[in-house]
Amino acid sequence: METAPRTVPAIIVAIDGPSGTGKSSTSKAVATALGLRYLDTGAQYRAITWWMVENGIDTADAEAVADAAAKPEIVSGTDPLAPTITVDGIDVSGPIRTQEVTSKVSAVSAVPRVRTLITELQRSIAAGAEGGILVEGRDIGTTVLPDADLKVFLTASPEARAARRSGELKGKEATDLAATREALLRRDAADSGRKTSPLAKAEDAVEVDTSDLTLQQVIECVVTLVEEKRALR
Ligand SMILES: Nc1ncnc2c1ncn2[C@@H]1O[C@H](COP(=O)(O)OP(=O)(O)O)[C@@H](O)[C@H]1O
Ligand SMILES: Nc1ccn([C@H]2C[C@H](O)[C@@H](COP(=O)(O)OP(=O)(O)O)O2)c(=O)n1
Repeated sequence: METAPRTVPAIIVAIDGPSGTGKSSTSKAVATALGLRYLDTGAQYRAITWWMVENGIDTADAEAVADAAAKPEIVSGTDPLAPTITVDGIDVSGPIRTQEVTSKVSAVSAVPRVRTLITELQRSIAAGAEGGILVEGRDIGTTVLPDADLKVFLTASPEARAARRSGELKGKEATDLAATREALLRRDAADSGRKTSPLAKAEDAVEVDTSDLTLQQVIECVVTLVEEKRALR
């Protein structure tokens, strides 16, 4: 009698944490190394924020944001070597990184209707990722994918995070370290303090403090955690 080939179910990995802890860099490298798809959920919240700004919606007006939230069509490409993000067919990977969008994204992403719509989108992308997926954000382990096979929560000191972010902005926009640190802490407070699905560590997440680790060390740590989970399946 022939036995059916053993199929290993797709692994789902959630990586959460505040800004500058290394989520995107780590997630892309880990997903590439392990053949997983990759979803940057922060880019989706940035994309809807970009659309609100483009269309003259007052991002401080939660009702106006909620009323318009279903209008833009956000599409995320999940190849970790070349992730993409479009709004109504327009490539917004550059425009979603401006300081204007960064300063408004916390207000837009605190609107419950926005979170419901984007969470649905994230779940459908994860469900369609046949070979498994690594999803990074703020509420993936707690709300979007509470049954993820592995949850990682990255942290780092505000000093380390501000230095990393400042290094990135050099030559583009303001590079003042103290201002970067303040903006980052303000966004942390808004993201952690909102009512709907705030930035939080899931109880069963593995916490990794990246302050004194190189990016390579963080990648190796997460690859090992995923491989350990896979070995148990
Ligand atoms: N462990 C680390 N040590 C030094 N720099 C890092 C480390 N992790 C990430 N970086 C750098 O910090 C910046 C922010 O990293 P990123 O992955 O975008 O963080 P996040 O997605 O959590 O905001 C990037 O320039 C990245 O190269
Ligand atoms: N799952 C998520 C991901 C991001 N957000 C919101 C809150 C964050 O400040 C913004 C931008 O996220 P993003 O990951 O791009 O931010 P950084 O690259 O870490 O600076 O989106 C969220 O509310 N929920």
